[in-house]
Amino acid sequence: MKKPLRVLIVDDSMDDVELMLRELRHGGYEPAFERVETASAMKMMLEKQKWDIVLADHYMPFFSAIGALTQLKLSGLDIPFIIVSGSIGEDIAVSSMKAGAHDYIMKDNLTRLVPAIERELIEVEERRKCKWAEELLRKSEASLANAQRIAHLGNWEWDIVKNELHWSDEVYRIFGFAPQSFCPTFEMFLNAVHNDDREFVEKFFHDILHERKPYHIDHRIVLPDDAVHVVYEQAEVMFDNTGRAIQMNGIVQDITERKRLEEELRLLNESLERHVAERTAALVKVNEELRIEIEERKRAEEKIKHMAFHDSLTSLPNRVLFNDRLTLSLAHAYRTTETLAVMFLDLDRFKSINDTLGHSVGDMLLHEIANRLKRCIREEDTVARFAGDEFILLLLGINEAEDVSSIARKILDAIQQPLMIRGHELYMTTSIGIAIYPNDGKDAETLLKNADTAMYHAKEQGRNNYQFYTEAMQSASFEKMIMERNLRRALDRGEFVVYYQPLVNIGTGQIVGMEALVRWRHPDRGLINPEEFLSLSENTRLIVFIDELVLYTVCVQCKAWQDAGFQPLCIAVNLSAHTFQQPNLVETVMSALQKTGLDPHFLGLEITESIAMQDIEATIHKLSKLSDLGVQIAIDDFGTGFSSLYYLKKFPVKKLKISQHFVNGIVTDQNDKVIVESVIALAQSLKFKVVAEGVETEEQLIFLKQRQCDEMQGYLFCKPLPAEEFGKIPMQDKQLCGLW
Ligand SMILES: Nc1nc2c(ncn2[C@@H]2O[C@H](COP(=O)(O)O[C@H]3[C@@H](O)[C@H](n4cnc5c(=O)[nH]c(N)nc54)O[C@@H]3COP(=O)(O)O)[C@@H](O)[C@H]2O)c(=O)[nH]1
Repeated sequence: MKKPLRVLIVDDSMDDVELMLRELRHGGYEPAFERVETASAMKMMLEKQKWDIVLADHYMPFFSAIGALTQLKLSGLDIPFIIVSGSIGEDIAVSSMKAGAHDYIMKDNLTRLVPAIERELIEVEERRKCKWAEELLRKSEASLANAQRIAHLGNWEWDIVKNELHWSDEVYRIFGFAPQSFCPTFEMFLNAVHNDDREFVEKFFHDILHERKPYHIDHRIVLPDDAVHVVYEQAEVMFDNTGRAIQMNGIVQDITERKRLEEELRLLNESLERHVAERTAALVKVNEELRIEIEERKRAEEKIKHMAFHDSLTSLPNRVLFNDRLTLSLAHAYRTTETLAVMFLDLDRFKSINDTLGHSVGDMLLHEIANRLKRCIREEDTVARFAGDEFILLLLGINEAEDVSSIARKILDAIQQPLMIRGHELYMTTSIGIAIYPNDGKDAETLLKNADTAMYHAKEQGRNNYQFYTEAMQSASFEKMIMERNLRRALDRGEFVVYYQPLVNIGTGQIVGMEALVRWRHPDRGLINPEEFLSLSENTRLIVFIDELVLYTVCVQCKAWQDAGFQPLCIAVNLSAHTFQQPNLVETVMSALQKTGLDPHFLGLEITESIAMQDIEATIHKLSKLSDLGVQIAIDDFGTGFSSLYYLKKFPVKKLKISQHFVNGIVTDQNDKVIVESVIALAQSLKFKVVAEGVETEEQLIFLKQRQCDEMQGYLFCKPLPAEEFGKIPMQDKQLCGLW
């Protein structure tokens, strides 16, 4: 089987070509050939197809072997080129070989042709393989360099024996130099290491060389432009048979950016952790604050709840809680037909302890008494502090009166035991009143009232004893005594309060003054009007204390309103007969004015016509003194008494107040109408201001307006109000809507 061979023959003689072909066939080849004899034809043939060999004559009329060789070089192809010539000198042959011809064969000795071709074919193949390998290597090096460039990673080799160091291009770049711009040395490398890192870098190199430790390290380098970068280095050492280090290979990677990002990340993490820690701490704090707040609120709520139902001094249940328990117990007793007892207990002469030893000793004493009382009763019973030195007890499941007596005796005995308070040895006694359900009352109010009555009786019996309530205690005189005691108690406890009712100018509708009216704010019964307690307080002369209390309260309030910027108004205080007759009345009034700093012109005093007419000379004398102070005097309930007009003129009076009994009937009762008209006319002629009391209807108002009555007072305009409510109404709003 012949070997195919593509032959480009550069020759002008076809005969010579035939000879060569014959030789080739003879040598085992099947040649496919083209013959050219010009440069352009050769160029075209080289471009047209691939050739295994070029055989060229040395000299032709239009071409030559040197020209063909040049043409082949220009094509860039590596094809064996053999000169086959009839006549070629030694020198030409040498110069042709130098120019690139691979061999030369004499035409007259073609036997060398086939061996030369075979040899050249082998060599060209070798050359091609070599070139291909070189190309591969070049590509691989290029891609490695590219990879190193991308990764900022270079490699180096250090021949320790020769102290020759080789850096890859990227190492140069990492150290801030142009690739391969100088031959690096280990010393140069160390020089580039940051001063502060050099010692440990050297130590690492020492360790890896002498202790065979694996070497990888981060350190800083300083670039020619003084920029500081961080590099990661990893290396390994090769040792010879004797254990001597001969070569070190390593990589160096610029990790500046990574380090920067790591640092940034670390700082971010740190800040995040700090933030989280702060937030957590803040949350913990808020939670803690919230927990404390909730606990405090709970405690406060419990305290408020406790305070609402307990006495702050003794921590015993107060009267509200007692009433509640009593009401529930009564309901239960009603269903079960059980008996229960209410004990009312008042310490004897406690006031004198307070007055002589002071309130703090009094308080400690009450505290101790409360403890003693608690020890005298059973778990299911209740002891409460009623007020001041009064205690109430609820005793359940009573079988017979003797049960209660025995507890009462126990209490009397317990209270009698001496007490040591602040170095004072005190001996106390108590008076106890007892009311039994259902005999002495079926509801809480009655039972309490009757136990109180019985207690009063115990006091009457000489104190330090107990009394059961009896029907006999219901007598009128006893009731009166109780009421009197209650009034005194109310005074002591400050249960009297002052309400204010405006006086209005009938012409303008403007408030021009006020009248002070006392009310009893009873702890159980609520607000009580004077009708219920006035006559008794007059009979017992307690009215004097009440009037003085009202007088002082009015001075304080009037001044406070003025200080708060309200329009200054005169406030009138009612004086009872007893109060008016007090020899020191003028001094009392002066003292109230002085103590409160109220201008006397803003204080009014009202006495009834009948009081004024009792001892006319004394009245004139006293009223003059009061009037001289600047106080405004008015005659109250005018028309109900028998005034002597002669004396009336002599009174230093500014106002007559027409009793509401007449005002009430002015549009319905002819007599009332005439009386009111007469009083108005009388006041006008005496140059007194005249005030109509108890005006409730518009008809009454119109009537009074037509008669030119100066002022009015009554529910039509405003009911008496407590100071806090009266103060809330702005003055301009106090003009009665629609009436003026
Ligand atoms: N010594 C003292 N006496 C006082 C004192 N406070 C009041 N009193 C006298 O008690 C009597 C009853 O007074 P009160 O229940 O306060 O009634 C007064 C007004 O509330 C009531 N009034 C006012 N307007 C009307 C109305 O339109 N209709 C209506 N039915 N009643 C009305 O009138 C009473 C006014 O009393 P007065 O002007 O004093 O006459 C009474 O006699 C009071 O004086 C006090 O502190 N000390």
